[in-house]
Amino acid sequence: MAASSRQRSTIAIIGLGNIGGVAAGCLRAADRQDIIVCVRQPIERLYLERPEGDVEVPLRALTNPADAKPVDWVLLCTKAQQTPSAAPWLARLCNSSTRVAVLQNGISHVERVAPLAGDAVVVPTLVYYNGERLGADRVRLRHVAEHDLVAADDADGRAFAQLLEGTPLRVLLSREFSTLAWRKLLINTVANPITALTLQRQAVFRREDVKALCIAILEEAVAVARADGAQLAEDEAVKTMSTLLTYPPEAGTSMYFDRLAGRALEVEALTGAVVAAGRRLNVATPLNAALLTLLRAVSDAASAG
Ligand SMILES: NC(=O)C1=CN([C@@H]2O[C@H](COP(=O)(O)OP(=O)(O)OC[C@H]3O[C@@H](n4cnc5c(N)ncnc54)[C@H](OP(=O)(O)O)[C@@H]3O)[C@@H](O)[C@H]2O)C=CC1
Ligand SMILES: CC(C)(CO)C(=O)C(=O)O
Repeated sequence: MAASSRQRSTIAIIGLGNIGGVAAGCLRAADRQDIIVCVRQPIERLYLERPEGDVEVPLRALTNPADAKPVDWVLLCTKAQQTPSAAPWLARLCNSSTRVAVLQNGISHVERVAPLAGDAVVVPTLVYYNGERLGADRVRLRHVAEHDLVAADDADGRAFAQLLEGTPLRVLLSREFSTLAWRKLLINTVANPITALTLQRQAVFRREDVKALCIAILEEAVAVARADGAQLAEDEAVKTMSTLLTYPPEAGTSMYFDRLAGRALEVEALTGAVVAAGRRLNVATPLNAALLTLLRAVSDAASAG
């Protein structure tokens, strides 16, 4: 084996959906590390549509955790509620030198993943790019913000940013990670439930009545976030709505795609997290609780069907 190929670090991507598909395509196209994808259906090639130019990349896929060996990095790209099902992968891929970057929405990345990652270090990240799996072997990247991912400005977060150098995915490093995690959750508190429940893409946020409802939902979530220590602006709800309105109207959301496909929804890590934190911190969240009931009903019916 050539010296240069021995020095390449190894990355395993668990879950090749909207987010994992884009990450795998971007990293594989940059070709700076050895990449494997941990999937449930075999796949040999992936087409990535992206503003920087479309690429087609070969993939090395594993479908059986027993075939996996420890790697330098794991990118965990499942939905939050699917995390326990990734445990057999994590058990094989992690040792004390492994870092597990969690590319999931929500605010409790470390609590969710650390119990399954053994001695590995869990690196929480916030995902801002919009991914859309267009077919079994095709995925599309949309940049919707100045940065595509956020990591904490510490040694592990900086190592994560280095991993993505040479790809079109831009990583913001922040010393205010927990505030930014709440800011991202605020967007998901409206974007995901409203698109999933109305079965409409983000164009739905251009309606005045929907905007007004979203502001009211956000006011509750902002109060919870502040009680949890997030440093937010006086007019954070309005600002969040303005940010959401800069996203392309034709973009969907991860929950919208799940509803469309009749899959279980990522309810508990998003609206569920707001309602649970509100209960813990004594902040009333009646609108979010109403959304939670509806989302659970939709999700449970999908799981049962
Ligand atoms: N989509 C987006 O634009 C954004 C999504 N996010 C967040 O990113 C995270 C990932 O979302 P997204 O990519 O949309 O989700 P997807 O549902 O598109 O992808 C999840 C993938 O994980 C796979 N998977 C689940 N369990 C396992 C397992 N045990 N072993 C192997 N593969 C598994 C699924 O496989 P299978 O196909 O076989 O079910 C699926 O392909 C979520 O937390 C979401 O909220 C954040 C920002 C934007
Ligand atoms: C911000 C948004 C809506 C971008 O796709 C997202 O996080 C999601 O789809 O889950």
